[in-house]
Amino acid sequence: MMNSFRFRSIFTMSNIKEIKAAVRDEISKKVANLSAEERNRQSEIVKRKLFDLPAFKNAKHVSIYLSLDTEINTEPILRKLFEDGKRCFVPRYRKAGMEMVELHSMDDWNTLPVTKWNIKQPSFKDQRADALDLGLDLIIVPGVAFSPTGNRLGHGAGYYDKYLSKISKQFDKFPILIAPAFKEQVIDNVPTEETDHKIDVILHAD
Ligand SMILES: Nc1nc2c(c(=O)[nH]1)N(C=O)[C@@H](CNc1ccc(C(=O)N[C@@H](CCC(=O)O)C(=O)O)cc1)CN2
Ligand SMILES: Nc1ncnc2c1ncn2[C@@H]1O[C@H](COP(=O)(O)OP(=O)(O)OP(=O)(O)O)[C@@H](O)[C@H]1O
Repeated sequence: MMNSFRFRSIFTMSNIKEIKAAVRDEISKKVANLSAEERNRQSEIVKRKLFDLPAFKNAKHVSIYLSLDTEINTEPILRKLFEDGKRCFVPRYRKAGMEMVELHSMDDWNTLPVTKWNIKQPSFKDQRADALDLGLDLIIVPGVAFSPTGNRLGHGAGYYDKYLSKISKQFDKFPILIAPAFKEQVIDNVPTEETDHKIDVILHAD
């Protein structure tokens, strides 16, 4: 009984990882094939939808990812957060895991170094306020594919899922999770595991 159960769960796990990798590849290719104009068009629409949400308007402490070209452009969102006087936190990752540290202004944003993945992020030498000490109302979450019901597939390192588990252990009030997406990233069946957190709102164009 014990053995067959163990065998089955190992089998299922390797299977889902392969499915996740295949979906990741397929959707990444679709996004890579979008023109810069189309990415800008969709980013503008998503931005406006986000600005209209009460969860966005009311948030005081916001975590936001600093986008790559293959993600909805978050630069104008960051600018708006600063204009509205909110405190902004951005991911800082390394092998050991990810934290969210404070970004102070667009000037600060302009001088950030980039990681091997070409993601802008503050240096680990910088002493910055940690969102886990202050609490977050809203997390704007990146990802590769999303389902309309809020399932999320990321880049496969598990950084966000692990971070969200940490938050849920530390705070009674869980932040609202919003994922901006190109419409090509929204698909009905996103493979998930038990450790995957559900997104509250998937925002996409059209
Ligand atoms: N703009 C943006 N920033 C973000 C994320 C994101 O998705 N978008 N992240 C969202 O999580 C974190 C970075 N995620 C990363 C995920 C994988 C690898 C990476 O090196 N992947 C290797 C394989 C690593 C492995 O197998 O363990 C590779 O593909 O070569 C790097 C960063 C934090 N910052
Ligand atoms: N809370 C957690 N505790 C321990 N392991 C976890 C947790 N969340 C995710 N993992 C593990 O991390 C690995 C990668 O997870 P997954 O494929 O879901 O990443 P992802 O959501 O695509 O990536 P990311 O969150 O970095 O964008 C998996 O093996 C998963 O089991």
